[in-house]
Amino acid sequence: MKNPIYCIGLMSGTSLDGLDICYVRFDSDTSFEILQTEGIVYSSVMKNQLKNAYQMSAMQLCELDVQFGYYLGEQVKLFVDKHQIEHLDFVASHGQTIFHQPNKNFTLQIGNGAAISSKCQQRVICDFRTQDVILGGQGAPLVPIGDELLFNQYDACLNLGGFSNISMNRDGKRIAFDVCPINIVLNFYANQLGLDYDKNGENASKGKVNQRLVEELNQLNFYLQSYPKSLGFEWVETEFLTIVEKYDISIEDKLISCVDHMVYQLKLVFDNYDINKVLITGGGVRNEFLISLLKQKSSTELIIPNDDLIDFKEALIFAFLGYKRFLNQVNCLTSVTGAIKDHSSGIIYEAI
Ligand SMILES: Nc1ncnc2c1ncn2[C@@H]1O[C@H](COP(=O)(O)OP(=O)(O)OP(=O)(O)O)[C@@H](O)[C@H]1O
Ligand SMILES: CC(=O)N[C@H]1[C@@H]2OC[C@@H](O2)[C@@H](O)[C@@H]1O[C@H](C)C(=O)O
Repeated sequence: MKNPIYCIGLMSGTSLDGLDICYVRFDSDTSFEILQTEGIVYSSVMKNQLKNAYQMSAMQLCELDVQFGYYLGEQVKLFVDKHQIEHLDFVASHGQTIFHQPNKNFTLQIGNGAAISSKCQQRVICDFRTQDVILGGQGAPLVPIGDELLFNQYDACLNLGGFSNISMNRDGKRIAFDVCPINIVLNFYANQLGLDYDKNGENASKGKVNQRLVEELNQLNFYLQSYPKSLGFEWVETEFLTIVEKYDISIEDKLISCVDHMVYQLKLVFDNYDINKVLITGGGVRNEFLISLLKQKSSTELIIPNDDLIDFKEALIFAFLGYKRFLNQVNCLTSVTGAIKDHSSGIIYEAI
């Protein structure tokens, strides 16, 4: 095996706040060191294009796929130059999820790998989810194999991103699933107040919980299903927001009711799976109101790591998925996604 391996992980998450870049060295399957990180905030033009992509024509979407790929490649180039990176085996890119319907065997992440590679002149590994959904899996979450191998000192790992997902070991196997939406919904309502996001949950904290709304949200069919299961924007739009929008209440009341619902769902998972201690990462960790409510309502100990791990754990783990793909080793677990077998997923574009 060729170790150490140096790679860059790129994560463009569902919250659409920007691009997370993580340069990391893997010394083995279980040992890594983060060498550099950087968060690039998207311009409002870029954000709107990505946000509206699901409504574009096929031709417009193809164009955006390539343009976004060039953009990602350019960001890699700037990052490599800025940090004078000499060792780089590959770039692993998640891309931006536009559609995610695993039950119909499709999921789409744009940010064309060939375009990234041609722009930054590096080997690129991308498209990590498609093979899994074709093999009958959920195609998400994919970070759990990284949680298992790189963060096995924790009972469970919870990510509070656009959606929240959790992973843990059960009977010697890794299991994982998406829990509920978080920032994708909170940002939607913050946008209606003219904000990118509800900083520290300040607006939510001014609202009054609407119990009927919370109860209705808690009865959504997704919550009754057992794992493997994953969420996509389509579900938020057609199911979640449709319910919230039936209520003629203030934005602050919607925000706090959604937060109350999220805390309820997270606590339910902690209780159902007997989780005593959980590592939590993702931008939601910075939402003081959400975290204080979670601490108040649940006795599970929340372990909050350093800033690099809060913000870049997903980019790090996509680099790790790339590492496993590069070595032609399993990076998608059937115990997590429900695909017919464990497999090594991702498309490799060599630098030309
Ligand atoms: N101080 C803060 N207060 C409240 N929310 C915050 C704060 N800082 C960040 N956030 C939220 O975190 C979001 C970014 O989180 P993160 O980067 O984990 O999302 P993501 O990359 O889209 O995640 P995923 O891929 O898991 O969906 C922001 O859009 C915002 O909603
Ligand atoms: C389809 C898709 O992009 N899903 C994301 C999303 O954001 C969080 C949650 O929903 C998770 O399922 C997944 O991302 C993480 C990085 C994962 O695959 O593990």
